Amino acid sequence: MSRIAYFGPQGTFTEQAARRLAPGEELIPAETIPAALAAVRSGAADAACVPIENSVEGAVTATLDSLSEAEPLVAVAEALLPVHFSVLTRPGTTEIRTVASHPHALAQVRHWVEANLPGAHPVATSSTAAAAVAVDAGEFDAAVTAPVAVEHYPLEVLATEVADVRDAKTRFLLVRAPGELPAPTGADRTSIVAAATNRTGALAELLTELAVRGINLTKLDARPTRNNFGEYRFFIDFEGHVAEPRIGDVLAALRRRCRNVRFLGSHPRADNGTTEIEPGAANEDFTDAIAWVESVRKGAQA
Ligand SMILES: O=C(O)C(=O)Cc1ccccc1
Repeated sequence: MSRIAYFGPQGTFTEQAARRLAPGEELIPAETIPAALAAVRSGAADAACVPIENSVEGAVTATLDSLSEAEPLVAVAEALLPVHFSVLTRPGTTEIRTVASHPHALAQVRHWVEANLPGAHPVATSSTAAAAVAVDAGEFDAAVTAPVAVEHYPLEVLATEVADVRDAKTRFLLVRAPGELPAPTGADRTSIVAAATNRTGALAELLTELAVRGINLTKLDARPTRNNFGEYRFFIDFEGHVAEPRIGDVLAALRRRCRNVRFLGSHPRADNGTTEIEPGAANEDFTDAIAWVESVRKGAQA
């Protein structure tokens, strides 16, 4: 059985994602996202499940930063989970002055709280389930949690299906130490992080390498390197798998342009996305073109 570290404690959205991505495996809660990833780097866990992006709030920056630092890790699978919240209180609570949760959850229920719990102060906790723990301990009055949290903590449900934005989703990754990659499926996603130098056109050059090969970008995030003000790392997701000639070709080009590029994985997409291939950008076009150059080098003109 594999040991899967996840961003806990018990009852987080990430635990639900870990159950989906690694059914039947041993799940080990970690206090923070960096701690879940550190467990893989140290060998204490075989893989980690962490949130990477939310359709309302955007990037989960703790995950981006931890993936770009320390020992490299690669994403081997992803899950897309619908996100709506329950609001939990201690039995007998009559007045709600504080509402605790993960910042991403608080941001997604702000209007609901203003309308239904006027005057209540939002308080950030490390995760949604950590908010439930704190409410149980009497630190805050209400917790905004995943629906499953009520099964783990002795709290009462004040409201369910709470969300300012309908159909919000969060994408989660299953991350391992570099090793065997998942096989290409035809609907895959590849992720990299590149520290572009601070000069005119540096990011445009990287994106142009993708564009000229007809490779569709699925996400772009920037995070400061924290070393020099104004220097950024760019997290770029695009369609395709490193095993494909066209993706191998673009990775080689990105590496030529930028020595500081880290491969963060190729894995099947969970969003039913299809890969549109532009004329001249199919894998066969790349292999045919290389074969043609070879024939030219050998003196033939095929
Ligand atoms: O705190 C949790 O439950 C998490 O797994 C992170 C999170 C927070 C808010 C929305 C989706 C995931």
